[in-house]
Amino acid sequence: MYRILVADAIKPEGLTPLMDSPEITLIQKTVDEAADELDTIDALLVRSATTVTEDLINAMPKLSIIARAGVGIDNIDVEAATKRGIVVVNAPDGNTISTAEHTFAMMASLVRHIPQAHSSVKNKEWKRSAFTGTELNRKKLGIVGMGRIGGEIAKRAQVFGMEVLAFDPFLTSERAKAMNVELLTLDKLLSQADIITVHTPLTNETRGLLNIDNLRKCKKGVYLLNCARGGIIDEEALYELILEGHIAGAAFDVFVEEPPLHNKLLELDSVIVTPHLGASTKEAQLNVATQVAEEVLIFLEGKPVSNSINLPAISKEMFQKIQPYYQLVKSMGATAAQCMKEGIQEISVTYSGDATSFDTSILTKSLISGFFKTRLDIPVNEVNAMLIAQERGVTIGEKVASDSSGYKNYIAAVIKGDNRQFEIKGTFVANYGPRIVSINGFNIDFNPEGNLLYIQHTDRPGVIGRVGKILGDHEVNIATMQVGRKEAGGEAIMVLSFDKPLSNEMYEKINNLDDITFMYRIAL
Ligand SMILES: NC(=O)C1=CN([C@@H]2O[C@H](COP(=O)(O)OP(=O)(O)OC[C@H]3O[C@@H](n4cnc5c(N)ncnc54)[C@H](O)[C@@H]3O)[C@@H](O)[C@H]2O)C=CC1
Ligand SMILES: O=C(O)C(=O)COP(=O)(O)O
Repeated sequence: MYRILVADAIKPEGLTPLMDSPEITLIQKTVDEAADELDTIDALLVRSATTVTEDLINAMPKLSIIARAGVGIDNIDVEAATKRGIVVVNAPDGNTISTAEHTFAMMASLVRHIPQAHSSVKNKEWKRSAFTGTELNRKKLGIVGMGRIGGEIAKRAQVFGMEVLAFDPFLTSERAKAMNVELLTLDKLLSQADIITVHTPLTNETRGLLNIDNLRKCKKGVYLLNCARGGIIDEEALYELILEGHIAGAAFDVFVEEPPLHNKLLELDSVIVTPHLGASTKEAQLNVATQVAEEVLIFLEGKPVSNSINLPAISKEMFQKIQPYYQLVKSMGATAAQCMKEGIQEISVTYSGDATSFDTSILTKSLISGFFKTRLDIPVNEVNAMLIAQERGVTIGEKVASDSSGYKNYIAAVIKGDNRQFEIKGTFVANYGPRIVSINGFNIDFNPEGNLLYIQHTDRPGVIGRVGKILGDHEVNIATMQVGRKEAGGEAIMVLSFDKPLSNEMYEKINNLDDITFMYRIAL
């Protein structure tokens, strides 16, 4: 049974898949209202109103996923979530059109003074010349951040006869050409645009991107819009430059402080505002609620999500391809960890055959999480696996090899420890399942599942029999047994599986037999 806290106003129709699941209880309360039950929450759904701090995350020990029903994740401490192995997902394109349309409505309102004129008429005035506006036609629109929303605004602006200038360090010139926009440096855009609108996320790089120095580079009489995030345009600097007459006016949907109770911009007639309404349409709210509900459901079913902020994106089709290898690599990591009781320096994974036909980084993360999960007392999964390895000074390598040793797919992991190294190789056989096919150069073939005992011994007649006899005498049932050796009379290995974990007593008895080099219990 999972308990999901819906902390902000998320459209109920979109949450139907969660409401319909007998496995899920939805709790529609703010974080404050749910203070007594935070320790029972498995998933948290928010919009921009709830700030998901590290303290809040830590107050929810069972939390495994945070879903943002929208785009911006600046209200979520993603680093703290990642450390805890909590997946963060958003709904990246559900509100793109609504936000682009809102920005466009704000731009038209700004240059034609519609809100001011509206209030004036409602006050029984009729001041036509006071509200003389400016045409958008033939004006230069500067878009800072040419992503999904920026791109939709560009299309609409072009239909209005505007020339579009863009600044986006991640936009290629080919893409800019295809969008029919002129890609410029920020300085050039600022000096040429008649209207400037920002559509970047709020990050350390974009906070204060349009500060006093940059705003002074703008043409006199420029109009500015911020329908992205409070703080990208410095509010104090904008206030000053509007008073100076350098900036003609501004339209803001978002503010550093929301609601903007202490914001001087609100005192200015030439500043028009809305209360963070970019995504507030019936359509966008249904889209984002549906998207996050589906993602949370998929995640709780144990499948990889598509729109994770702290995991590589995987489509449903890709998941079908990757799924067979998922458990294989996790158990390879866990097997290696239980056979290496020493500090490790490096884990390198090599993929070959069919296992190279997709982005393997998620598999490497899965292998590493399988490794550390058995060693650490904290939740470890694909989200925090790399971070955990990095914090422990373990180097991670990933490569592709053309030789798949005759298997259709082949994954090999080498773990370098302080004193020795451990090598494990696996494959996935269709209609059969995951198989470990080699350990430390010994060919073997076993299903990495359940309670296993790995024994390395001298290849001598009677060893296998003596192990079997001890177990038989104590009525321990051997479920499966696989043997492997490199050469007759040399070193050999046995892998046995049991229905129940092997007791300490049994372990000691077998370990004390002659010819046993070493052995490990493995729980998968
Ligand atoms: N007012 C509202 O209700 C809404 C606001 N938003 C805000 O709009 C932002 C953008 O949304 P999308 O277009 O969907 O995101 P996106 O990720 O598609 O686009 C963001 C663009 O900004 C660019 N960028 C990043 N750093 C930059 C920098 N330093 N300088 C210039 N460009 C930079 C990226 O390359 C990318 O192309 C969101 O992060 C969110 O904060 C989104 C939806 C609704
Ligand atoms: O999606 C975004 O980034 C937004 O800013 C929308 O915020 P909201 O969900 O309306 O609180």
